[in-house]
Amino acid sequence: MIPPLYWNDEAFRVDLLDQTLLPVEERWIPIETPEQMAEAIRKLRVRGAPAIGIAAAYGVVLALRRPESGPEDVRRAIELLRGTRPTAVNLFGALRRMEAVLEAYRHADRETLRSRLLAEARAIEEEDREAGRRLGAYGLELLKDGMRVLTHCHTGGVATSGYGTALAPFILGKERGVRLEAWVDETRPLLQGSRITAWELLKAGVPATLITDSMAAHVMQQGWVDAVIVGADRIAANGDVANKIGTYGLAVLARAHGIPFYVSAPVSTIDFETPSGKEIVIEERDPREITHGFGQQTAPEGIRVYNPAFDVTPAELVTAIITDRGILRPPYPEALAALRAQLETEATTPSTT
Ligand SMILES: CSC[C@@H](O)[C@@H](O)C(=O)COP(=O)(O)O
Repeated sequence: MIPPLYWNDEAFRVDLLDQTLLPVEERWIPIETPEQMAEAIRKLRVRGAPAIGIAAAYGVVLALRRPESGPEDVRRAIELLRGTRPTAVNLFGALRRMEAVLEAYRHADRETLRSRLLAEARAIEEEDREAGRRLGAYGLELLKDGMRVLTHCHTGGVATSGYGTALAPFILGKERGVRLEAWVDETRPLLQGSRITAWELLKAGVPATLITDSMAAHVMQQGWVDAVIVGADRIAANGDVANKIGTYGLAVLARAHGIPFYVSAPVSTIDFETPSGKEIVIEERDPREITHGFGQQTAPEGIRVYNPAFDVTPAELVTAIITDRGILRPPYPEALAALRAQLETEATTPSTT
């Protein structure tokens, strides 16, 4: 699996895969400042909920790249990165962890603060890598050999730190000899599906067929889809799911055709503090992503454009939520409350290892 970035210790910088150039070019760009990382997140050079959190964490570390920098530069970097994109909760969880390190070591010497921040960023990345492996394993409890599975957007290695979320069962299944076939939604307007999912599954040798978003209903109607699996940018405490625009429509179509609709996400994408999808902020993006998305103008000047990057799928349309801590089934408020209690207990129990 290709990750979205590498930490370059010698150069004290991030080498970032510019995902806006995929699939035509795999270009790694040097990121040396929080400002450059913030721009990369805003422009979707790095994207995908877990990858955004990991990238932001390393962006905070870069605040201490200059010899004259100090805690205030770290504080400014956290605030800058917090304002990049509003929907993916991983960004805010990662920044809270970096903020906690800053508070704990604000009065330590600069090198100690820098090394502790770097260690936390690395921990966030490694925890996500392990979560991806688990998501793959739990996903394969639901997605069986020979199934044809439709997926939306891109939820693989470069959107996370390794295995991915909704793509994890495809990737792990390939390693274990479980043959899953993918229907790949192109995912307008930025085409994460046709540009990145198709690229990643081809490289992994996973059988995949690209379709336009408007074809999803047809392939379901033909009986060619056995399951739908998608990722998430934020899961609310009642089980409502914010994910790439078009996900809600797939959930409605799946229900209408009696097809299971699965969400695959690490616990870092669950927002226990947000009661429901109604409270999730949906990012609205530049209209030119729609009117000039294929390198040419495809709509008349002056037309009004609405470009939400995400939508919210009500919990009642979700068959199961696959997490790295197990598979959650309805009723989700109770299942998520039990998971939260488990996580809080673990967090307060001293480690014996
Ligand atoms: C990587 S897992 C889930 C989501 O982040 C993914 O489905 C998605 O919506 C990505 O949106 P993007 O705007 O490309 O960051």
